[in-house]
Amino acid sequence: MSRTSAALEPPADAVRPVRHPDAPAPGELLGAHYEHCFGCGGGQPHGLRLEARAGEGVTLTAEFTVRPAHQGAPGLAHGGVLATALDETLGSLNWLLRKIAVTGRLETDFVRPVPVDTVLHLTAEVTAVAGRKIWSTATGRIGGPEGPVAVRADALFIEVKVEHFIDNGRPEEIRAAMNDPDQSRRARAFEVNP
Ligand SMILES: CCCCCCCCCCCC(=O)SCCNC(=O)CCNC(=O)[C@H](O)C(C)(C)COP(=O)(O)OP(=O)(O)OC[C@H]1O[C@@H](n2cnc3c(N)ncnc32)[C@H](O)[C@@H]1OP(=O)(O)O
Repeated sequence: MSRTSAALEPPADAVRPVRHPDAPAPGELLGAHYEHCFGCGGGQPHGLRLEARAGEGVTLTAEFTVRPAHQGAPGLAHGGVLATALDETLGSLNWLLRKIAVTGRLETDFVRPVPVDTVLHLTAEVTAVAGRKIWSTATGRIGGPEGPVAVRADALFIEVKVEHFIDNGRPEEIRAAMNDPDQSRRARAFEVNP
């Protein structure tokens, strides 16, 4: 299996991540951060609908069931879809830090093919933080949570202010998200930065 590139090695002055005191309790489902998110939202017919659950510390577990719409080769998950599952899982970790962050870099190893109807069992953790930078790693297994590794990824997320979305997103979606009646989703999108 390949190793992380030097681009994803945290510097010597990086620190261990600290779980936010208001982070969801271990075992709690995180829920979608945005109804129309392709990774976790319920409003995307072909989306991944990935379900993430808080773990201990700054870790989580997630599950994604590969559906026919997610194929690349016949009967197998598309690699880009698997990368999306890893990206979404890693992105969800930032909620345990109560930080808004976007993926700067994502390095993925595809270790085994993942057939349609397979449940991908993901685990992820934040490994280091330095300023706005958050390093994290994720592994996806098939055949059960202890099954063989099918995919893995390392990532660097960069913390952003809510203006990142307000300034760059389309106004109609931003307005709709700000008016989302789901208080928890609204909080995750717009109220976590001081
Ligand atoms: C509402 C919903 C809420 C919740 C939102 C949750 C969404 C979850 C979805 C899953 C996650 C995603 O897919 S997020 C979507 C995919 N990602 C994106 O769209 C990001 C697009 N990129 C950007 O907008 C920008 O490049 C940023 C924000 C990442 C960085 O721009 P910036 O803010 O100007 O910061 P910048 O000064 O360039 O960089 C800060 C530091 O990070 C380093 N850095 C920056 N990019 C990289 C990189 N690719 N690889 C290595 N290092 C990097 C720089 O060298 C610098 O280090 P130093 O000099 O300080 O040492």
